[in-house]
Order: sequence, then C-alpha cells, then structure tokens
Amino acid sequence: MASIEAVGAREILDSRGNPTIEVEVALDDGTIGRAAVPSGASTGAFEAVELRDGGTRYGGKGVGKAVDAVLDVIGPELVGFEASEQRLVDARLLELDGTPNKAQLGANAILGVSLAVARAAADSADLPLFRYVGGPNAHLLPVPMMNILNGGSHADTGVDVQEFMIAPIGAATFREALEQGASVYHALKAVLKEKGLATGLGDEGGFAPDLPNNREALDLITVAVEKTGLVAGKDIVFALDVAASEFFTDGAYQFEGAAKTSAEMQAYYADLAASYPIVSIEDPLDEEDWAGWASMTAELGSKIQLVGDDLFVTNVERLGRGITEQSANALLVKVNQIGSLTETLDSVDLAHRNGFRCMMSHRSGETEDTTIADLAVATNCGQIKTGAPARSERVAKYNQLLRIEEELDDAARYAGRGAFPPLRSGALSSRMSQGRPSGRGQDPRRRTTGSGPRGASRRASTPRPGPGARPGAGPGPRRGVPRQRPPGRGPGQAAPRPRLTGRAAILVLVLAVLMVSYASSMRAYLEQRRHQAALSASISDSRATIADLQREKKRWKDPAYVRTIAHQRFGWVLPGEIGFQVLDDDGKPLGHTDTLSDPSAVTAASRPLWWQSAWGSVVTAGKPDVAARDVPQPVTKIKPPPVPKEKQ
Ligand SMILES: C=C(OP(=O)(O)O)C(=O)O
Ligand SMILES: [Mg+2]
Repeated sequence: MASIEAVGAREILDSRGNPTIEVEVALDDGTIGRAAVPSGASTGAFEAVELRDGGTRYGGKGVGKAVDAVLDVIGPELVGFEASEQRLVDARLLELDGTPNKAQLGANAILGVSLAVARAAADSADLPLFRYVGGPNAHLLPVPMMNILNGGSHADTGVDVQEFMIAPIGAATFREALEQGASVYHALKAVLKEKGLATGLGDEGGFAPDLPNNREALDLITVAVEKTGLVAGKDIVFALDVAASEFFTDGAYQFEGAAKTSAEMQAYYADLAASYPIVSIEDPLDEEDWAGWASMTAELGSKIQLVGDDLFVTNVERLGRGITEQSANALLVKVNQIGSLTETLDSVDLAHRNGFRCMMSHRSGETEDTTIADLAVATNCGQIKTGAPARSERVAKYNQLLRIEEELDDAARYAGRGAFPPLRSGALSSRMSQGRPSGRGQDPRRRTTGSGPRGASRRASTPRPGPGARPGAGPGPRRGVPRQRPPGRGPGQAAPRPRLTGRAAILVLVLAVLMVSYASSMRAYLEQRRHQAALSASISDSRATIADLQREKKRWKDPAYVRTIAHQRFGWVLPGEIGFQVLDDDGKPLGHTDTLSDPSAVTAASRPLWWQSAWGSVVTAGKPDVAARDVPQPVTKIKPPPVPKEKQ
C-alpha cells in the first residue's frame, strides 16, 4: 500500500481553448497519478460549482483559484492518506470544502484530486484503472453513442436539439461498432456535401449544418446510414440529447420557432419516436419539469430510454427523487457534475439498484484525459457518449476502449443491443411499423505542495512501455511486459468476435482426438445397452409365461375345471347326464379333434439320449426334412343345409 506524498496542480486548456485544471498525485512508492477535469457548456443549474477566477484573464474563465485550492488547502491535508482509501480521501475532500455544492474549493479542484488519487492507486497496484475501480467483473464494453450532428449550445446554428447520436447496436465487438460509427460519420459528411450543407464541426466533433428543423437532421442521418449499407433500426439506432433546459424560458419551451407547453413537447417526442429508430432521449424536458418527466416516462418509458442529465446532475439526492417519482429510466453520468469519484460511483450504484440504466458521459469541453472510458467498463454500464469519432479529445476515449477491449481479450463482451432492454422484445420494430417511414420532408503554472513532486521526476525518468504511458493512462501492458497483438489482427483491421484463437483451435483438436478414441468404446457400450434391454424383455416374457402356467396348474386342482375340460374336449358326461354330438355332412363329429392317449404309452415314451438329439439336430440342420413337416391342408368342415324348393 502506498500513501500520498505530494499533490500538484496546473492550469491547462480544454478542447474549446478554455482553461481547466489538471492534478498530479505522487505516492511514496514513486507512482504518480494524473487527471484533467472536463467542463460543460449546457450545464445543469444543480451541478456542483466549477470554480473560475473571473476578471479579465481568459475572459474570466481562468482556474487559478482552483489550482490554489489544491496546492494550499487540499494537498497538505491529504499527505499521508493511503491512496487506495478512495472513500476516505473523497470524504475528507468534502469535509474540507464544507458546502453542499463544493462552492468553497471548487468541484473542479476536488474532482481533479479525487481522480488523480484513483489513478495513482491503480498504477501503484499495477492495475489498469477499469480493473482497479471495477474489480474482476469489469468486462462490458459500452455502446458508443456517437454525436455526429451537433446543435443547441454546441453549434452556432438554428438546430434546437443539441445532440443527434448514432448507436451501432448490431456490432459484435466495440472495435466493429467504432468502425461502423465512423463509416456513418464519413457518409454523413458526403451527404451534407451533396446537398451543399456545411461540414464544419461542432464542439463534440459532429457536423454542424444549419437545418430548417430537427427532423431534417434525422433524415440526413438515415440517408447516411443507408449509404454505408447498414440498416437503420437494426444495425444503427438513434439517440437524442435535447438539452431542453437550454430553451426553456418564461415557462415555455421555445422550440422550432414557437413557444410550446410540456404536453406539446411530449406529443412531439412520441411522434418522433414512432417515425425514427430512436432508442434514447436525454433531457427532453426542463430540469425542473418533474411532472412532465413523470408523465413522459409513463407514456414512453417502456419503449425508449429517457435519460436525466440536467435533471439528476449525477447527484444521489436528485436521482432518488427521480426514482421515487419515476421521472426517467436512465441516468447520465458526468464525473464533474458531482465532483468526486466516490459520489459518481454511488450514483451509478443507486441507479442500477433501481433498474435505471446509466450512460457514462464526457463534457462538451474535454481534454485528453480518458478516465470515463475506464469508468464505463468498471461500472459495466453498457453505454458511453463521448462525441463523434473525430477530434482527439473525443477519440482519446474511444481509443482507450479499444485498448481495454484488447486487454480483456476473450473476457470482453460488447453491450450491443442488450444495452437497451426495450429492444430485446422487438419494441423498436413494432414502434417503427406503427409510425410513418422517415423521409420528411495568472500564467499557466505548475506548482506543488507537500514535499513536491519528487516522484514525478523519479518516475518520469523511467519510461513505461505501451499505451499505459503512465501516469494518467489506462490499461496497457503490465510493467515491462509488452503486450502482443492477438494473432491475425493487423493494424486497423476489425477483429470480429467470436474468433478462433490459438487456444480454441487446440481445444477443438483435443476434443476431436478424444471423440475418435472414444467412438468404438461408445459403440460397444451402446450395443451392450441394447442387448441388455432385449434380455430384460425376454426375462419379463418368461416370467409372464411362468405365471400363466402356474395359474393353469392351480386350475387343474379344481374338480369343477377338470369336469369342464373333460366335457368340452372329450365329450365326457357325468352319470345321469346325456351327451350329444353334432355331425357334419360326412357324418363325422363336428368340433374338437382331441383324443385320449393311452396313459401307459405316455409314461412308456422314453427320452432320447442327449448325444442322440445333439447329433440329430446337426443332421437336420444340414438336410431339413421339409416333406416330413406337418403342412396343414384346408378341409371343409361343414356344408350349408339344402335350401327348400319353395324359397328358390
Ligand atoms: C455533454 C453534454 O454537454 P455539456 O457538457 O455542454 O453539458 C450534455 O449535455 O450531455
Ligand atoms: Mg445532456
């Protein structure tokens, strides 16, 4: 176990060119963990406070105060804490801040430290972050919800909906899903070009064309999917983040040029979901429209996923209310909305325990930090949204998931269709068939506290192999053990799963050999089982015959039976009785043919000696005496009586 020795922090830039904070935590075993904090644009009103400097520097967006909070307050307090005691570390951070929304030290400062501690602890334990946080069962690769068309506050256009996402649910692996998503992304660019629309990018890497309405965006994406040969609704499904709080003003939704009520918005979504293969809608309504959320969940919740982002802000209290009031059925998970790893994991846990699905999420302002990719696998949440397959701060997360999938190897499972339970029962296709088809129309600085980042220089001088490139990176080769690429997988090649690995091939071979060697024994065994069954049948036949004979023997002890047989078979009668015999046309007795033998002749009949019968059977087998056999001949026993003349 390693304890915290020093905590450093600096101001860096995010993907929008705005300052954000990066924290480094050094442990006494020389390990360093690094984390950078993201930042949103369409932030929820109930998010933890992101501390900014104000003033003129960076338009007031500097994070010098947050850096100071780490260096001067948090760092000295944490020195000596066990890095693996994440809950204790995070609890101390909340205590130090002392406010309900982290307004004192800043959620950005606290989160940076919290995540950097986790990274350092994982590295110190020689584990990739997803394994360290998720334990041995972390194995589920999430469906990438790729935001390929940006609107709302992420683009300078008139498109109201903030994110139009595609989800490649039909892929077998994450790698394949990523490839499919990228091909739709490129096809969309071609479609936009053909139509003379802009192909510039929004904040999350999606295209940002100006469109007359939101349906137009879905139609363009549908055409793009078709262009790739994939099938919308089967291979690729759609998801939206409406970010409705952004256009909820003066008690109404200012949507597509008109003020709409909550009920009108709900009707619009129901119609949209019936027209397009939409599986998930995030923030369809305002963050305080609890009644609207509940009625929309009651109406649509069994068919599509309704995700609370600004509604829940990854906060267990707001999520608890949503669970009680059935306000949604899924939670968007953003680490910086709540501001610590422990609280993030608690929210995911609460959601899962109450049947809510979770989607791990980036922010529109991102960095090269890939923590959320590891958290998506650590929590087995099955869904991640981290933008388009473009712009390095977005693809950094997708690339990290490729590495994790490779590291998990045969243990990896891609969430695919199963990430959205309503799809399992075919709800999507039936919904689609009911609807109409689509086609409508201070200077950046680096300072440290405590004993200084001594470990930093110590460890930095020992480069690590592979993608781990720690500190700050995820799963990669274990120390000094470069990971081999799985056989047969070339760079850039999709690796469809399931595939025949070397181990599987050997297993198949061994099974084949075993089958061949056991085949004859198996045949003999089956033969014996058949023979045994035949013997059992013949034994039970013999038992039945013996029982019959015993019954017959018993009957012969009964004088009445003897009398009856004597009467029937030999025509005998008792003294005083008169017997009749019916004769046939030839004057012979009709009926039985039994005659009594002379008892002395019966007893006198001697059995042949054993060798005589044995020899006789040999002779008979060689020369069967067919002529001597009793061949029954048909005989006329009775003739019809002559018919009287008058009846002729
Ligand atoms: C990622 C999102 O955007 P932002 O980070 O701007 O809140 C979102 O709203 O889900
Ligand atoms: Mg959102």
